[in-house]
Amino acid sequence: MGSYENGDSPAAAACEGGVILGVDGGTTSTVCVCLPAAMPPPEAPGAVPVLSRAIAGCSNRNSVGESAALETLEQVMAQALTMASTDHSNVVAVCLSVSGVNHPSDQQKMLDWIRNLFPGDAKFYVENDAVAALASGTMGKLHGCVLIAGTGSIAYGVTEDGKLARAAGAGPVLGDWGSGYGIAAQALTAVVKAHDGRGPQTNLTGAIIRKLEISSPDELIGWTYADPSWARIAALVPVVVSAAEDGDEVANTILRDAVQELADSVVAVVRRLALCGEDGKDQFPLVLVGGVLEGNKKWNISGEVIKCISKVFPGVHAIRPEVEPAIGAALLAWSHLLKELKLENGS
Ligand SMILES: Nc1ncnc2c1ncn2[C@@H]1O[C@H](COP(=O)(O)OP(=O)(O)OP(=O)(O)O)[C@@H](O)[C@H]1O
Repeated sequence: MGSYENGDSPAAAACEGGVILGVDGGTTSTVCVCLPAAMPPPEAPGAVPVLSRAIAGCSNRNSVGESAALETLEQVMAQALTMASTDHSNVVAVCLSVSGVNHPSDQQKMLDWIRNLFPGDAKFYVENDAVAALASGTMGKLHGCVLIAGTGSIAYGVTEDGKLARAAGAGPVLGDWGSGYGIAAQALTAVVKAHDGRGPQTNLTGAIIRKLEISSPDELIGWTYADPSWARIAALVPVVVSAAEDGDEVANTILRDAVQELADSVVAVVRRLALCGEDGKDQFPLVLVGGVLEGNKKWNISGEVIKCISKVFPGVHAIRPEVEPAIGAALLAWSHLLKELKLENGS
């Protein structure tokens, strides 16, 4: 390998014309990617020229508090810039897509904060993390609906002229029954009801007892209260899927109800935003994200959700993203930037 003078390296050449940062801030981790601003429109996932990718811990302000969340965001962006052999002065746009940013006042606070981190006239965009998930399926185009079903669930939609709508996503107490937590909580409830005689017998009893290495449903009370974290409960979904695949009617009913809940969330958002046109037949992208929507041997939750939605809106076009949400965020910043430049140039 040859050596390079300062500013002559391939990395420096790639950063000429400035760079864009895309940040996906979540409860489990925070990812920042750096892309060159001067890139052709990436038509295919493999065509996105990622200069660097940095990863850090939680940046959800509701989980770790505001100052820890901001510190994590600052560090992960600095690390991505160092890895791309560039610095803050070369950044032309940043999109922060962060969970826990739900209100315009959250957005404004973050915008004020980030403006002070970067010198010059870089552009900043702050979004909820569902927006980056949508953009990761549409390659940066902000139009359509995203359905996220992991530990929690949410349907989030955006129109080309910037109208937003969401359904679900308010947490298990407020009825996200299509989420991983919702499905697992229903399964645990069915086991307890079968045990005390309030509900039908189910193979979920044996399957969950084996999975949790306990000896009777009575021990579920201790297990649940020992640590009621949502993700720990939600981790039981594959057990419910297996029981349903083996023909258990209680498990099948839980999954069918979850499918209906998820489909209802999407239908509500699509209807409120008229994403499918006046006659309800226009095509619209539906980006599907999250562990619950992974394919399974026989019980394909995402396939069933799409079937339900297409009965109402036949134009639904399901997309499984091939790039990660942080790239979605960066592509979003890139398309916003392009639009603003076009407006400035009057074209
Ligand atoms: N094959 C599978 N089929 C159905 N569900 C699954 C499968 N594998 C994992 N899950 C479930 O997916 C959920 C986790 O998904 P994911 O990792 O996307 O969520 P998360 O990032 O923890 O949550 P959130 O997106 O709400 O922050 C859990 O409920 C888990 O049980």
